Amino acid sequence: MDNILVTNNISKVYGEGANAVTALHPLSLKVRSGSIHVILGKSGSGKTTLLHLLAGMDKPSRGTVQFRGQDISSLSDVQLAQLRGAKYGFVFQFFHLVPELSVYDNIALPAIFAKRKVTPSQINDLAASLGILGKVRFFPNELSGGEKQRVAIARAMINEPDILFADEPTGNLDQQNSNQVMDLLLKLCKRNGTTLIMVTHNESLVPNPDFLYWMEDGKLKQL
Ligand SMILES: Nc1ncnc2c1ncn2[C@@H]1O[C@H](COP(=O)(O)OP(=O)(O)OP(=O)(O)O)[C@@H](O)[C@H]1O
Repeated sequence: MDNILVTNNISKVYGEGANAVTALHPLSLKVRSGSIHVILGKSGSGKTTLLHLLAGMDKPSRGTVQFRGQDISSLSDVQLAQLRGAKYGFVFQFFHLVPELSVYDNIALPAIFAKRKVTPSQINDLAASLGILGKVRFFPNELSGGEKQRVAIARAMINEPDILFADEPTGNLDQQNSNQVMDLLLKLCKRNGTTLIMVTHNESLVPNPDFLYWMEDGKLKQL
């Protein structure tokens, strides 16, 4: 199995001198293509910092992150943005849907940005697999929180990303919706062979990942 993402001793220190905060201690990680990774940890343990470094949204203070063997720090900002747009998908706690666009158009948006052709049947199939086919003509303010997150997941998957990064994807949902959204997220990633890297503080809804980790004080431990 090939490793899609490899980190070599990445660390992150915010601030300087007496104000320096070590958010992530040196960490080397290999992420196998198509595998499911869940990182648990309390608030402030460094989960979001790690996710941002892995996804190229922030730079490590030291160390390197390689995507398919390429050090992403060697990419220009434009190349990095292209990589994120074409190969990565993102799901966050707050859904970040565009209120003026229908569900259908929200899902289609990343494909338009990436200049990628998508057909109505691709969008409808994805919506159907997430149980929101009946809502594609609705607008975000007409949806429940659980439905909004399903739209956000469909939007993240429309470009068939190699890796889906999820930061507290159920943080804004009740228990029942959390369970459903988590279930759908995992099924979709497994079905499509998408690598999933998810961070959450909610231990009660951890599904059955290939790799489970505990983050504490900027240190990652595999469970
Ligand atoms: N931009 C920043 N500047 C300074 N310190 C930061 C910054 N971002 C995060 N930190 C600090 O780094 C540590 C890790 O934060 P991080 O957001 O990665 O944790 P987290 O586990 O994701 O927490 P939460 O679940 O509350 O989002 C914390 O002590 C935080 O205060």
